[in-house]
Amino acid sequence: MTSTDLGTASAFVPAPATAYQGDIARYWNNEARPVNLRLGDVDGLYHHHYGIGEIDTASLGTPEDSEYEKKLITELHRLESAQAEVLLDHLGPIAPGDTLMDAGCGRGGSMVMAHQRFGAKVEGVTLSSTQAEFGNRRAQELGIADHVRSRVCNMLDTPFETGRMSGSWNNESSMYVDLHDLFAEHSRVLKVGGRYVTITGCWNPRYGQPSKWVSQINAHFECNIHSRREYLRAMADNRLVPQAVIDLTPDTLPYWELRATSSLVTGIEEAFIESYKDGSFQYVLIAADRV
Ligand SMILES: C[S@@+](CC[C@H](N)C(=O)[O-])C[C@H]1O[C@@H](n2cnc3c(N)ncnc32)[C@H](O)[C@@H]1O
Ligand SMILES: CC(C)=CCC/C(C)=C/COP(=O)(O)OP(=O)(O)O
Ligand SMILES: [Mg+2]
Repeated sequence: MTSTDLGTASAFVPAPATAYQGDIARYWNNEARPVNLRLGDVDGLYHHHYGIGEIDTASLGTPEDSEYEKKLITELHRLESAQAEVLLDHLGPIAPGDTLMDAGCGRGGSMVMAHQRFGAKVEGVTLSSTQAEFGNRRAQELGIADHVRSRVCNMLDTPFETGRMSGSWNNESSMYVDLHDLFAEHSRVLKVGGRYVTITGCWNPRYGQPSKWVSQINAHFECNIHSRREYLRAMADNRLVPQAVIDLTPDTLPYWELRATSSLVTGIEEAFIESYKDGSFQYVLIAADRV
């Protein structure tokens, strides 16, 4: 056993499959941005994705209000949870006896929501041991650890039995992997008739090539954003047939414009706003049937 195999007291941590995955594991092990932790503290659902929906201006009040910043954080968090609800809406009917897979599960917010909605078992994989421990601790605190489990694992090579999953998803985690490899693995673990859903940012083939804003987002997160065309092609090659393709770009802009006014800005807001506005980048949901 090498030192990288030792992991933590609670879980075996496999060595990263590639040097890139090692970098991504380190990135998320070290991540502790207030924009994520303070939003998660609102109700204990910790997300690493963005928000959708109209701003509830009545609940925000005015910037002069001493409670305004707290209300703004609550509102941004509400929009991020609304995003996860829309993803779960597209999984179709899921029964309590079913199992779901969250590929790139982060701190586990979407997994908790999925279990609370369907009663199903949810298996999450992340490259980060810090995130997996965080997600498992939250599941323990909520008394749902028998149904919601995170593990350190490469989403391209999971330990789950072929055909076990009734549904699976990537919530803003597919820009870290090759899409053909990713959809081959979803296709393997999903049962025939199961549903796959992704919400992702993708570059728009109508624009031509990735814009400078898209390149800036890639550099900021050390990721590799794919085009909308690549998603559809890789799904078609892996027995995943789109059932819905929804452009969420107009629905996510209010979140970004509100976030840009908050004290929790990270510096990436301009790139998202400008690329959504110039049409070079899109926020999309794709739901697909495993056939
Ligand atoms: C932006 S976060 C999204 C987290 C979560 N889906 C959410 O909505 O809160 C990206 C996640 O993808 C995970 N990830 C990236 N590449 C991965 C891989 N090859 N295998 C497993 N997880 C991966 C990271 O560890 C991180 O948890
Ligand atoms: C839509 C795209 C291209 C997403 C890239 C993946 C990513 C880092 C998502 C948000 O994570 P986060 O919640 O940790 O980011 P932030 O700190 O900016 O809120
Ligand atoms: Mg965030």
